[in-house]
Amino acid sequence: MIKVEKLSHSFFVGKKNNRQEVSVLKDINLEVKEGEIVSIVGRSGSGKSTLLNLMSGYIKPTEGDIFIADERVTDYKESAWAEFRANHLGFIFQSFQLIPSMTAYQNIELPLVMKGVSEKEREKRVNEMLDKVGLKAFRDHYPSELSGGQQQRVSVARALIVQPPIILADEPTGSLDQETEKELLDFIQKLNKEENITFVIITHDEEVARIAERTIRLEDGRLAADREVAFR
Ligand SMILES: Nc1ncnc2c1ncn2[C@@H]1O[C@H](COP(=O)(O)OP(=O)(O)OP(=O)(O)O)[C@@H](O)[C@H]1O
Repeated sequence: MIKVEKLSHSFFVGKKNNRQEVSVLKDINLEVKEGEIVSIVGRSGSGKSTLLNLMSGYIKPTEGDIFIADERVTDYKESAWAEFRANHLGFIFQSFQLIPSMTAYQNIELPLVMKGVSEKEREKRVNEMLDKVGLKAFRDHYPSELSGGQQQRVSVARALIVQPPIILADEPTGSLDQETEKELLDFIQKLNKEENITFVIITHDEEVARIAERTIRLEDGRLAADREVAFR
């Protein structure tokens, strides 16, 4: 589903006449198979977010190749990435990234508006989705009128509304209490089992790593371990 080959990435920092290359990812090779839940772990600064940003096309690799759903996306221009993301990828973030001036309904609807889906179809799909994530009664609430767990459910619903085969998540449970975290993890497992959605999840959290079939560990920009978790 996702294949990363000999991927390296450097950032250039400092002023023009004193530019320094900071090598952040070094020769990463990995594969995420369809229907897997893979967690990416590693210390702060080990390159986890950079890897996810490369897989999402927000930054371009210095070296190496990325294939997603059998497409070589490495050299995609921004417009091609935008279309590719809209069709293949859903995103969940620690900070939810909801639009504060939009209701739960409108936040979930937004990706469909961007895809040009008709209003009638949007209404049907958003209402089904609100039901699925248990937020029917909160459809007209603004993010500030929702709890952290409810906001994260809106963000999950927004990620799912375009039915992406892959969801990329950056510390999705980072802002949640234990109980809400468990709810989200159960939901992720349900989506994975019932809808075969592939998940790549950056986490510091042992509980998240526990639901993953595989854990990829980065150390100082290198792949330090890629192991299957026997229990699940
Ligand atoms: N835009 C950038 N310009 C320069 N350096 C960057 C940039 N983005 C990230 N870095 C550096 O790359 C390294 C890896 O950062 P990254 O955010 O990928 O780590 P991380 O493992 O996700 O960390 P955390 O767990 O703290 O989020 C860090 O040393 C960081 O300072």
